Amino acid sequence: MENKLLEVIELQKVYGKKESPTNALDGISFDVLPGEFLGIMGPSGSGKTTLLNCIATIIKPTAGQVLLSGENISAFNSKDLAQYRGSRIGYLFQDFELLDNLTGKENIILPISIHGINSQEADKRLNELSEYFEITNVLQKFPSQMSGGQKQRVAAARCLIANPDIILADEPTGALDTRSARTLMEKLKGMNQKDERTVLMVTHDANAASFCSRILFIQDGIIFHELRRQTNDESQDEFYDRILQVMAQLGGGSANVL
Ligand SMILES: Nc1ncnc2c1ncn2[C@@H]1O[C@H](COP(=O)(O)OP(=O)(O)OP(=O)(O)O)[C@@H](O)[C@H]1O
Repeated sequence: MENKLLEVIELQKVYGKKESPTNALDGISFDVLPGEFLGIMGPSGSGKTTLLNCIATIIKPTAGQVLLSGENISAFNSKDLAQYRGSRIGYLFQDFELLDNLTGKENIILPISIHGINSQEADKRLNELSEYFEITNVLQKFPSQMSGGQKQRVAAARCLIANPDIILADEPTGALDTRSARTLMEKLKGMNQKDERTVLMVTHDANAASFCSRILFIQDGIIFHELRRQTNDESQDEFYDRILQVMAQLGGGSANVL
C-alpha cells in the first residue's frame, strides 16, 4: 500500500450558533499521496478555504482529524505546531501576503530567519529558488515595485524556502492575469515533477486545475466528484475539457459558476 502524506479524516467544521449553524465541512475524508498535485474545486461557499485553513491550523475543526505522515496535527504541542507551520507546510495565498516594508529577498527568507536555519544553506536555497522562479531582478525591490506575477513568484519562493513537505495553495492564480497565471502554474508543476513536491491547491480556474494530477470537487463540505488525469495517454488540453464538462454539469451549464 502506498504511503499517505496527508490524511483528512471525517473533518467537520461548524460555524455560528447552535440555532443557525453553518456546516462548512461535513465529515470530508480524503488522502494526498507524496508527489501528488491535488486540486480542490467547488462552488463559492462549499468549504474550500475552511478545509485548507483547518489543514494549516489557522482554524480548529469541530471534529475529525488531519494526519501528516501519520501524525495527528491536533495532538501537536506548541513546539511541534510551530515547526509544522514554519517548515512542514508552505501556504500560498491568493493575495500574496507579502510584507510591504520588506524587500523580495527579506520576504522570502523571513520563514527561515524566524526558524533559524544556517545562513549558507539559506543563501543556497534562496539563489536556487530565485533563479527557478525568475525573480533574481526583484530581490532588492519592495512589493509595491513588483508586478502581480512577480509578487506571487516571490510568495512561492517564500513558501518553499524551508523545504516543506506540502504546499497548500488557496486560489494562487486568482489575482493574476492569464499569462502570469500560466507561468506560475508551470513553475509549480515543474517543482512537483522535478522534486516530487506535493501540492494541494484550491482553485476556481479550470486552466490552473488542468495542471493537477487529480481533482476533488466539493459541495456543501463533502466530496461529490473526483477526476483523475490519465497521465500516460491524456493531454493537459483533454483533461481541461473534462474539467469544463464537470463544471458545466455541476454548475448548471456555466463554466464560471464554480
Ligand atoms: N468565520 C466564519 N463564520 C461563519 N461562517 C463562515 C465563516 N467562514 C466561512 N463561513 C461559511 O462557511 C461556508 C464555507 O466557507 P468557505 O470560505 O470555506 O468557502 P469557499 O468554498 O472557500 O468559498 P469561496 O470560493 O467563495 O472562497 C460558507 O457558507 C461561509 O459563509
